Amino acid sequence: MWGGIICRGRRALSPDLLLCNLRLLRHMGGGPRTFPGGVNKWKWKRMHEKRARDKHNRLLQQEKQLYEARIRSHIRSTLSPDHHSAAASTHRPLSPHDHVKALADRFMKEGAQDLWNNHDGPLTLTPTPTAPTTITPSSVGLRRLIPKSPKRNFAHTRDYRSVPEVGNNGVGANKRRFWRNDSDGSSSESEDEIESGNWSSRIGGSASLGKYDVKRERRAVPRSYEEEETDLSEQVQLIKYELNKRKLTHSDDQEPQEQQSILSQTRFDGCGISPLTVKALSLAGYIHMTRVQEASLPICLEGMDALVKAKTGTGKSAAFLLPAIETVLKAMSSNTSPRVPPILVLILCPTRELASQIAAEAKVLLKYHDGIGVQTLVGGVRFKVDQKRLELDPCQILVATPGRLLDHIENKSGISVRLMGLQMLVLDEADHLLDLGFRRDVEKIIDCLPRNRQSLLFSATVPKEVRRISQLVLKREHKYVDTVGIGCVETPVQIKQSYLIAPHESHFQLVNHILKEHILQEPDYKVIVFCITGMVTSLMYHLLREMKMNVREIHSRKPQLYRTRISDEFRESKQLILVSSDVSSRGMNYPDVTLVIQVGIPFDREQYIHRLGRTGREGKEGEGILLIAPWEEYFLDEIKDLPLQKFPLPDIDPQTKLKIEHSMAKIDNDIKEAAYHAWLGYYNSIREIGREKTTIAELANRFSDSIGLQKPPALFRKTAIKMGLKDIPGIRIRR
Ligand SMILES: Nc1ncnc2c1ncn2[C@@H]1O[C@H](COP(=O)(O)OP(=O)(O)OP(=O)(O)O)[C@@H](O)[C@H]1O
Repeated sequence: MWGGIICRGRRALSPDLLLCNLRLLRHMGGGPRTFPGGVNKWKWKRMHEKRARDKHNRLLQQEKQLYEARIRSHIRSTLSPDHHSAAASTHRPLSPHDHVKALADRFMKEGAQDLWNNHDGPLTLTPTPTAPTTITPSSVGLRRLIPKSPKRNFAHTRDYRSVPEVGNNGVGANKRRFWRNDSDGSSSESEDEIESGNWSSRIGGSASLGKYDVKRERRAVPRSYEEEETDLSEQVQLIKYELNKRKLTHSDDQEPQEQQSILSQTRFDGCGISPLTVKALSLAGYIHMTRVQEASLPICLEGMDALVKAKTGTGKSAAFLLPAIETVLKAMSSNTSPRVPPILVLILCPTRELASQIAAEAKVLLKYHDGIGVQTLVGGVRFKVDQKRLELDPCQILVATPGRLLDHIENKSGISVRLMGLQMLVLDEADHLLDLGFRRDVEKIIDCLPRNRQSLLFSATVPKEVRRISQLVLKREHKYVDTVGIGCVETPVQIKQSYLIAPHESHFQLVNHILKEHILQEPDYKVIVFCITGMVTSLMYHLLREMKMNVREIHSRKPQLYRTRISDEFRESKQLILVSSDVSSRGMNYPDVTLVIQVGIPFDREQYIHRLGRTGREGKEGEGILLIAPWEEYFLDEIKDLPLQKFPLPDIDPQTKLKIEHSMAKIDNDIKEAAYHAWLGYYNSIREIGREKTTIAELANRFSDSIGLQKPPALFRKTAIKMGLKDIPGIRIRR
């Protein structure tokens, strides 16, 4: 395989020649100037852009076809004789209300989950005779809710008649993804841009967010198309409402079973993985599979592509690490001895901390497998150090953040050659990686990988748009494993969720109050307070520290060594509060977090679910509180299917208020000004409120006042123009 040809773009180059080039360039100093095949940087870039454009056009075309098919089947279903006998007798379409009811009825039937995935799922469904391989455990939740009805074999009779494409995330869940908070790679860079006043790439700009973004392009679609879709969306919303109503009436049946355990009855020792891995699993205390592992392992071990959705904290990491290890073992046992040691498994994830966590878990599972190496490639580490490590130590499994991996690929550090032997690609937090902030990097990376590979996508949330985009990574005949269940609550049932509505001015006081109360009730408290941006995180941290709380901060503005230290400390500790931006919102497995507080609206529904999921892991109890301002109340609509209760507004005594004011006064003005800028940037980027520039300015000024700034800090003129805030009353411009 390695004697063959390395091919990227249109040109081909032998590995020897490539290595020779690399050595020569390194010798010349200043790093490589050309890309594989001898093309220069710009040609290379144009080539990739063209590819991305083509891919994007194909996707649009596919989406259009799917939509048309959906409309056709939707119309057919309303006229279908067996759909509703009353309507059938007259052949007239049902009234909208009856139609919604009828559709909801169908979705409550056994096996009906296939209808929900219809166009989202693989276009050709491979008939699978045995139950375990066709597992779509969505039925677990759904089937529990419904009366027994005769079985139908949906694996063979996929029904395309009625296809309102409803995902658990609901329609419109992604409306506001124009700006992402604080993740690694491109996302964290973007946060830095916002906070330093460089807005262009985020807000409406196409530079870094990708002009290939489907959501933005969709606006160019003819009006009628959009109008029809809106109609359909309304119906979908109605169906969801109807389903939720029914689900609530059955929730008593559902909860006890879900609460029992995340574990299944299936043991690891009987699933065909290496006995040495089973030994390591036992040592780590893993005997039985979790439900997501039980559902996805057979599919992944078979070598199929899969998109796997399972609630937070249910063991998704092991679910992809185990097949990854098997892939490596299989490849290593074959007799080929390539000249360049290939990277066999690539795991992409959005943050540095998550990459380290996954690598650490992989090392635990590889305890008894000598010679298999796991390495990470993440930002914040010197490039040369990465290179040396990759050259010297074995690396069959690479865990990377997209930005840093792309740096290596584009700088021809030799990694492209090693990636040509890749057999498995995993996207953890797949929806985030395929979202605006990361998608272009991920696409570029995928362009450099061999097509003949297995791809696995994992996440606790899979919005509809991402479901479609995922087909860029997955083969057409992939499997969709959904252990959450259609119409089931997407958050762990054992987490008590509530929200509190109060003006921004009182948020700092309320956080202090909630923390004090929680510490009293929970001696072994472990709390994460999520703030909207890195700089607001920093302000919150300084305030709580002034209030003598045991608190730490983590966000992208901190050096990597510091981030790693804090992350490790929080993992090991109790009686500690971590104030965090979104670097901790996805995937981080801090055991026994007792409370998650989210201050300000999360960027979207998915972000809410992932942040909340830092508590209540492995089926344990947990609590989540969302603290929002009155004007942010509209966000509750996006999560209305989740079991949130209103938290009564507590009385805060005047003495505490005074104490907080004193503490705030002690904080450096630079921190406050940076927080003001970040606050303004965040809310200005949110579509719903971002359009109301005058309101935004007014609210920002109130925020500025509440943190003790004499007057709102001025913006650079250029920044104000980019943000559309130049002539807005209340916005000060720097002279
Ligand atoms: N089979 C198992 N038996 C016991 N514990 C397990 C098993 N599999 C995973 N766990 C534990 O469950 C916890 C959560 O696992 P993991 O971090 O993989 O969850 P996740 O589903 O990836 O969550 P998130 O959606 O937040 O990324 C970890 O502490 C892990 O050690």
